[in-house]
Amino acid sequence: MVRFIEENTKPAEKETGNKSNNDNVTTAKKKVLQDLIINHGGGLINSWVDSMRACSPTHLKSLLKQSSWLTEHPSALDMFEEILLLSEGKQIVMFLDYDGTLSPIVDDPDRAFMSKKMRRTVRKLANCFPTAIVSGRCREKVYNFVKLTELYYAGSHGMDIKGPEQGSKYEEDSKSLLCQPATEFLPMIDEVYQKLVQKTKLTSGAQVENNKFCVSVHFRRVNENNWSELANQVRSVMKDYPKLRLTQGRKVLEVRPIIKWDKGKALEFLLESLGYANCTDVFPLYIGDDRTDEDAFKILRERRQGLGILVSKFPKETSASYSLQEPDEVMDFLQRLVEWKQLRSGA
Ligand SMILES: O=P(O)(O)OC[C@H]1O[C@H](O[C@H]2O[C@H](CO)[C@@H](O)[C@H](O)[C@H]2O)[C@H](O)[C@@H](O)[C@@H]1O
Repeated sequence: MVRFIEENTKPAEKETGNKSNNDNVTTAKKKVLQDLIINHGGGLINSWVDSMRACSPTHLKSLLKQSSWLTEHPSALDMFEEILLLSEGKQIVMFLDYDGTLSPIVDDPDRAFMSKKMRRTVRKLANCFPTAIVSGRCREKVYNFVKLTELYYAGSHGMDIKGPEQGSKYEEDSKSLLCQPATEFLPMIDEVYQKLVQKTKLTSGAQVENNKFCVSVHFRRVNENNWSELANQVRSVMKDYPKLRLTQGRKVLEVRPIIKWDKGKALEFLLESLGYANCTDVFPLYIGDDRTDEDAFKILRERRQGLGILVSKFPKETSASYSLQEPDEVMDFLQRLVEWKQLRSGA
C-alpha cells in the first residue's frame, strides 16, 4: 500500500494547555486518515481526493471560526513586543519557508519570484541574525529565487543543507555542504520523476517538478473533476516504491523517501551546526505557510524553544503559536525585527 502520511492530524493546543476548538476539522481529518490507512484501491483514491480537497483552505474556512482561531494564534505583528520579550537575552535564529512565505502563491511554480523589497529585507535580516531558508524545492532552485549567498539553505524539505558562502558566488561543490541524508534515493527519485511525467502527461494542468530528493506533483491547475484521475496515476507509480511516501502541501502531492527526515529535523540539524544544540539561550523563530512546516513548528513546541508563525489568511490546524496573513505581513515583521536589532546595537 502506498504510504500517505497526514502531517497534521493532532489538534493544535496552546502551551497553556487550552484545548483548541478545531475539533470539527480534526475529526474530519482523522476520518480521512483512517480511510487512507484502511482502504485500498478505489477507496484509497477517494480518500486521497478527499484529502486533496481538505487541504484547500476555503474548505476549512467554513469549519473554523476566524475570530476564535485568531485568539489562539494572534497576529505576530500585533504581538511583536511580546515576542521580543520572550526572546529577551537569547540569540534569535531565523528559519524561513519560501513559497507562500517569502513569495506569494502563484499558478506557475516556475514563476514564484520574491520581490526585490523582500530580498533586501531578508539580506538585512541575515546581517542581524543567522538565517536559513527551509523549502520543499530543491536547494539550487530556491537559491535561484532568493539569490543571497549569506544564508543557510535547506532544500528538498530539509534533505539537502548547505551553509553560507564567503564570497558572492554560490558554488555547488563548495565546502559548505552540510547534510544530505537521502543521497541513496537519488536514482530512485529520478526514476519516479520520469515515470510520473509520463503517467500524468494527459491530465491537463498537472505538473511534475523534480526537487532532487523529492518530487512534487502539482494539481493547482488541474480541474477538480480530474483530481481522482491524477491521484490514480500517482498511486499506480508509487505502488512499486515502498521506500517512498506521499505527503501533501498546497495543491501539491509530495513524493519523498521514507526516511525520518523533515523540516523539523533540518531545523534541529541547523541549530546544532550553529552551536546551539543544548543551549537554553537560543530563540529559533520559524515562519512557514504549509503542512510540511508543521514538522518544524512541532519540534519548537517539543523543545519549548522559540516559536512558530503560520502564514495563512484562513484558520488552519497548526502547531504554530502566532500567525501572519501573507508574505507582505512577513516582510513587515522581518523589517521590524531588523529595526529593533539595529536600534539595540546602535547601528
Ligand atoms: O517549502 P516551500 O518552500 O513552501 O515549498 C513547497 C512547495 O512550493 C512550491 O509549490 C507551491 O508554490 C507554487 C508557487 O506559488 C504553487 O504553484 C503550488 O501550488 C504550491 O504548492 C514548489 O513548486 C514545490 O515544489 C514545493 O514543494
